Amino acid sequence: MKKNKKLTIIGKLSEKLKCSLEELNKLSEQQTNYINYRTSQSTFLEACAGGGKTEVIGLKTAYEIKRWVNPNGGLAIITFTNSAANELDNRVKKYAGISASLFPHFIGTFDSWLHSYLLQPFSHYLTRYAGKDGDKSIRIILEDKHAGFLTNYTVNLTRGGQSRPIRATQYYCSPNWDNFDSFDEDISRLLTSQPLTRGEIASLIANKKKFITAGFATYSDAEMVCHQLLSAYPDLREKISARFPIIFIDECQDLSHSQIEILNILKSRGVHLHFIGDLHQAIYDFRKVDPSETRKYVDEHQFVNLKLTNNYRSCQQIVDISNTVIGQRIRVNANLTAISQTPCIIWQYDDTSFSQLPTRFDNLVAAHDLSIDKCAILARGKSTISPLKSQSGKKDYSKVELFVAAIESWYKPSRNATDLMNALEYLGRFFCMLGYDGNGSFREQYRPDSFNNIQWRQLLKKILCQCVDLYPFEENGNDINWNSWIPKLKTFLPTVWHELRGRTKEFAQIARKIRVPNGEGNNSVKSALQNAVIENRFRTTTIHSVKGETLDAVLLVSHKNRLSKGGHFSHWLRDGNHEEEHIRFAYVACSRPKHLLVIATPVLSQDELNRLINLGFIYQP
Ligand SMILES: Nc1ncnc2c1ncn2[C@@H]1O[C@H](COP(=O)(O)OP(=O)(O)OP(=O)(O)O)[C@@H](O)[C@H]1O
Repeated sequence: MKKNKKLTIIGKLSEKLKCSLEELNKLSEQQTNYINYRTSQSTFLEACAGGGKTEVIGLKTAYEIKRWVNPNGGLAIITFTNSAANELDNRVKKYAGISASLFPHFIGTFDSWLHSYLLQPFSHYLTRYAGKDGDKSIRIILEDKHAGFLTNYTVNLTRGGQSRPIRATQYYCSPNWDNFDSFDEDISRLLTSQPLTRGEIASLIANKKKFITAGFATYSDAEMVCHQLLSAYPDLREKISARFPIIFIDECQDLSHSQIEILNILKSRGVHLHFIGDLHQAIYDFRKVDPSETRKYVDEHQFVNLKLTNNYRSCQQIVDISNTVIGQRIRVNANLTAISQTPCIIWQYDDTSFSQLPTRFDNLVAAHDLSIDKCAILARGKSTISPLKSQSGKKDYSKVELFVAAIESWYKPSRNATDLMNALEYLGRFFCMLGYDGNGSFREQYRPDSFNNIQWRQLLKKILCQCVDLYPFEENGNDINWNSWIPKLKTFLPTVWHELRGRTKEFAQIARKIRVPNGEGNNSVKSALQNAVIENRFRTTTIHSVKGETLDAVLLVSHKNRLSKGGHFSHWLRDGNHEEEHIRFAYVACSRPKHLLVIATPVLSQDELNRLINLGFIYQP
């Protein structure tokens, strides 16, 4: 795109939108092109992770809303979660000054759109549901619901001589009643491992119809009913198509087969579909979502394929590793400057060191001055996360508190062997964070590479002995407060800093970090030793729950057992096979952080370790 063309487009956008020229100028040519692209043709905006989809779809829909002239029909902007819909609507409000839910437009989840415009107003014509007190709305029942009334809607399937009751909520049917499956793996096997008899098919259909006619439906049933409505009533098809002539689908990789079929009926009546997404981030296999169906659909229907191929979230090393995970050969350019020389790190853990992972991560995060609120510990499943969440007991200190804790442990009159070890560990951690960007062996008092084990301990002891004037934390017989003690520490540290061989930071570069803890100025230094925070302070959660987010640092923890379903690091890195969902999970996790990506694995063989190192990770013992 010529520079003049981009300027013309952003000039046009800034007239319509509440967005300065300066802000719009940051958009890439690909982003500008998409925002300006005509809506009268179905398109697929295929974006890489961190490509700025959310930003772009916010601007695009705000722009279309501002120039919308049709009073009877509007845009449908569809997402898959309420939080994504709210986020998008906030952007539309920011840029267009009005909500995207203002008539004639719609913004919300696929389900809420379908239920509001098709299922609730029209389904009773098809299902003949009589309603209650004049209310003919359908009640959605979750698939895994076990309420007693569901025994009235049960069908028995006999396999291997055993009869198995299946509730109407536990299976779903295709709109033509010729295909049956379930989200429950066991029931899915029952339904699909051998052909159903005619009698079984008839029972499954009758049971499902009885359930729906009584005014109930699962989310899948709701989609089936809507599909049947659109197929059975041409007027309704025309009406919905005229009501929403343009439909945007954010995160289109999450579309299920039946949702694509519904959209296709509308497309055949002239609706223009605008898919936006990243097929590598499809992680809804448990809902039988297969991103290759979306790919096939857009290809077969000749959508205009537009792309966002620059990553605005992460530094280049993180982008490269994320792309290697999915076997992406075309280089994706990062637009963020790395803040660390080693943004991609491997740690190994054993049964003892597993529980120390959050503390280790805490040190790394603190050493890079990142905010804990924007960092997360991630795993595929809850069984890996739970033990990390529930640890307690060990105290965690801020940087200057570490120094205080070190000299307290060293000088206290009743010092025992544990105090000695703690003193070395606290001081080692302090210097590792401030002098070595957090790169040190946490098993050896955070020893940096430039020292051997003995040399490092000797240096720490020597410095502790030199701190004699900083202890006890008293002045003229009274407890000293932080305001008075920090200047003493600031005078002391430069006298020993030169001893930190191979340091990555000079004292002048970190001096501002030697400061009074927030709001503690008038409190006694001794009080820090009682008020320390209990770890783990990180948000510790599943990969699923951070989809769509931008984080500063991520610690991705592998399950220790290879047999775990998709949770072991070996499932995330499979040569030549990049289609598995496990790989997409790894991709989502690896592509969240801006600055630091750490993978913690159980102890690796040399081959495994080399493989990770070849991918671009740096191993930190
Ligand atoms: N042109 C741009 N210049 C600078 N920053 C940008 C630009 N476009 C997007 N960003 C920023 O990049 C980050 C990632 O953007 P966004 O979250 O929209 O990506 P995404 O495509 O939705 O990513 P994902 O699919 O991986 O969740 C955000 O912090 C966003 O503000």
